[in-house]
Amino acid sequence: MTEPLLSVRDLKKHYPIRKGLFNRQVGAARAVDGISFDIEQGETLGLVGESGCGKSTAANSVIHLEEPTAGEVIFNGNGREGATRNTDGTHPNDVTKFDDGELMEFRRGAQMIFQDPSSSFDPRMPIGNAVGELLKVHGMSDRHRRRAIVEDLLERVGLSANDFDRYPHEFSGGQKQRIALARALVLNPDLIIADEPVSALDVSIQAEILSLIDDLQEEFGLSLLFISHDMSVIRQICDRVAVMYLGEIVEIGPVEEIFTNPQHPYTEALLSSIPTPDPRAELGGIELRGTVPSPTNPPSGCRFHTRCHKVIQPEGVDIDQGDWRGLLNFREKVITGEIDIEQVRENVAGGGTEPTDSEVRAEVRREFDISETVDDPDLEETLSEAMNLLLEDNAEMAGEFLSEEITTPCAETEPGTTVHAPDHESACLRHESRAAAEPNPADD
Ligand SMILES: Nc1ncnc2c1ncn2[C@@H]1O[C@H](COP(=O)(O)OP(=O)(O)OP(=O)(O)O)[C@@H](O)[C@H]1O
Repeated sequence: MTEPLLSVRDLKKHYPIRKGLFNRQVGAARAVDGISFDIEQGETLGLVGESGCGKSTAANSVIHLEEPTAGEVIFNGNGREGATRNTDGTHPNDVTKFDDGELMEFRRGAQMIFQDPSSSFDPRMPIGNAVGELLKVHGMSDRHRRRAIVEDLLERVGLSANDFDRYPHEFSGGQKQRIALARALVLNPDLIIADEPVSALDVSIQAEILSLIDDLQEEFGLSLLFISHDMSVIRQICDRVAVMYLGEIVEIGPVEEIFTNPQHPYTEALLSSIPTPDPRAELGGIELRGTVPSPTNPPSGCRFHTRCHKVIQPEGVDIDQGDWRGLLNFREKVITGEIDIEQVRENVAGGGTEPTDSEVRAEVRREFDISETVDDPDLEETLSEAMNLLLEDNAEMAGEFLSEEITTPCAETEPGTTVHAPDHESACLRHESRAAAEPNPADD
């Protein structure tokens, strides 16, 4: 069996948070927190997620622009054969263990392109020289040969050999991204990591660049790690996709499978945000509220539970899912002290007469999309009690009360991996509890 071109195993990048006079470490931002994936020869793997999920940190750690905190990045490109492990358990092709010479050699085989090509070109250097620079660094001293290679590449990326002596400011954003592609290809790499390569471009230009990347991949037999926050871009270019949330991969699988049969609620929410002309589209209307929480203090259990539309209800509770989400959002805001009941009162009054307590309660319910009555007497009582405490200006006690009375299994248990098909996995507790609930034929 041939080895994957790239195998990433349990990769972590934690940034230390330091404070005080002695700059002591008081915590860490777990930007990438144990991700694993393979990329086969000639394959494009997408890495998708909202801003702040850790995609760029993952890319930079794979290509060793950042020193990973832990994990392995095994690269079988550059003529390195799939090797067996050393006796000490390390892998001879593990980029994280490479010395400077090996890293330089690795960079011949793995190149990166970025979102904004403008910032990566020296405005005083003709673009031909910028593209050919790496050939020089890697020992090609013959200027004429370098020029011939670069002119050929400029044509292959849709520019002209005559563009060699022109300067970066003479090119549009799309053309600059073509030049960046030529530069990435100049050492004939096996792998390109593209970090949001089209998101700074006009939509019409995006399609051109995506199609160019697709053509070049075929022509050069490249593997690609393609990073984007945009699911529709991913669909156009990738074979498989890894969905990343708050430092972790929550689902991975073939693109068509992920689009037609998503298994993680976060994937569903990302798919739902793609504009579609079909109003019957099944996943329309899932609202992904708020932003990705900070990786310095990620939510317990499943990291997505604070925003998940399918967050699990405790045993014995079976209320409207919207109400359950609303109750959990309310609980969270009370605990973090973000509900200013005086402000709610003022909003309801709108400059008029002082509102009654029941008007204030109704406003809070509206704010959190909670029905007039929650369909579970115990929870309704809990909500009512918490509101009483808020109205009595006892927010702290309301928070303590709610944190004890309302819990979800998703906050308590970290989900393991569920395999849905040979190449399709996700990490959601719903699948685990379903599997546990299914009778085991061996028990019959
Ligand atoms: N040097 C750093 N020190 C501390 N935290 C960092 C550092 N770099 C990134 N982070 C944090 O790590 C998390 C992941 O950031 P990253 O840029 O990798 O996400 P992303 O998914 O690529 O988002 P974007 O598309 O906005 O770049 C963010 O919360 C970010 O604030």
